[in-house]
Amino acid sequence: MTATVIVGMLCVHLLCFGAMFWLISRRLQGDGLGMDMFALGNAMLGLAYVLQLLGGAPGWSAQSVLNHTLTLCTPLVYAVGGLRFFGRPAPLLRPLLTLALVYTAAQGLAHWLLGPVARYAMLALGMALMFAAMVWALVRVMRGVGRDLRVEMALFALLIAGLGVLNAIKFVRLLQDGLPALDMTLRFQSVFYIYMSFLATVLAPAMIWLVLRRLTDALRAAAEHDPLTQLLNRRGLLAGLEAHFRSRSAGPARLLLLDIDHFKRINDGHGHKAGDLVLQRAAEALRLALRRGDLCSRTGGEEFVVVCFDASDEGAALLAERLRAVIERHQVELPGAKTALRCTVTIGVSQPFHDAGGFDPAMQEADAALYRGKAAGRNRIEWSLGRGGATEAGTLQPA
Ligand SMILES: Nc1nc2c(ncn2[C@@H]2O[C@H](COP(=O)(O)OP(=O)(O)OP(=O)(O)O)[C@@H](O)[C@H]2O)c(=O)[nH]1
Repeated sequence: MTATVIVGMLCVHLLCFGAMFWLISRRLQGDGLGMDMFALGNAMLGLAYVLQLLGGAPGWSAQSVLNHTLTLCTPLVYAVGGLRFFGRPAPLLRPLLTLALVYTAAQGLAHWLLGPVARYAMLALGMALMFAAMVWALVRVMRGVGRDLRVEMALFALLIAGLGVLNAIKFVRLLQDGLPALDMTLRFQSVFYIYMSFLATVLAPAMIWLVLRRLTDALRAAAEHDPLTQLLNRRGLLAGLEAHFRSRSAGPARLLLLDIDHFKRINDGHGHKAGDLVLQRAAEALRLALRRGDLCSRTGGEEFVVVCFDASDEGAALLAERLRAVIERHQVELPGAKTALRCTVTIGVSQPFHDAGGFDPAMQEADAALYRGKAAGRNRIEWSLGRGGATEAGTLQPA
């Protein structure tokens, strides 16, 4: 009786959370982070348990065959959902139909050749193997695409491993005791379904938590990046600066303000789209030319801000010259145009600063230096006053 009530509650639980997953997947764009698959998996498992409740005593019947096929196919659907959650495209229909047909045929064969117990034992063994494969996949995910969700993946692996062990025990009990092992009044059956119910209670909110984490991470990334170049925006730059200065051993930072020369002419001569392309290519070139750990951002229009950490005067001068030269050498191929576009930048360099509060004054210093660089002819590096003089294109003059 207890096990039957638990199975009933389990059905309600699976179907309600299935409906919630489906609603969530409808609100999400793209493949809905795999939530539609989790909805389908829950619906299939819920239906399988409804069939079990309606089916009565264990034995051969169309309901029971469908129940077993649905149950065995569910881990596959969840696995496809998991892959889609991590952005891996995974087909569903063909593998699912193949598995369903093959397993239905296998049930007929097992029943016909080995008797009714074989069909139930086959399901228990099949489920144990499926769950073992899921645990193995989750461990791989923890080391790869799901590194940021290591704790959650470990919890999932542990819970699913428990289900695998219970199915393996069920398999052994079926071989030993035959169909009486499935008697719902047995203690093992109660434990089995209480564990299933516990899983359905824990895993469903955990799934919603994973989706929430993914969405909030994506929101934060969008709020801190420039959509055109994918570089940091001002907010992202400030967050990076604060993170750097939180470390006790943080060294001083220096700010380089880069402005593309005569950018308006590019827009006017080749169109706004060409201007956008130039900005994107310049961003790529800057990103590749920077040291790991330095920050690069587009703070507006054709202006980029680079923050380098722990740079001596000499190091900052070398970096500024490298960035200037990289842009000067860079060629941007425009679709349909015979000749590639080239551009140059003028760079204003600030004095070193030692905390995030130094950002605004550094910006003003670099801006004033940049202004002088523009007035002096462009394509050059200008230091904040008190540091050094202007650097003509291609020459170095550290402070
Ligand atoms: N394509 C494109 N153009 C932009 C974007 N943001 C700003 N601009 C344009 O960038 C141009 C900036 O022009 P100005 O401020 O006169 O500067 P400039 O022509 O580069 O001249 P100097 O800086 O003095 O060398 C303007 O025409 C803006 O419309 C953008 O996201 N995409």
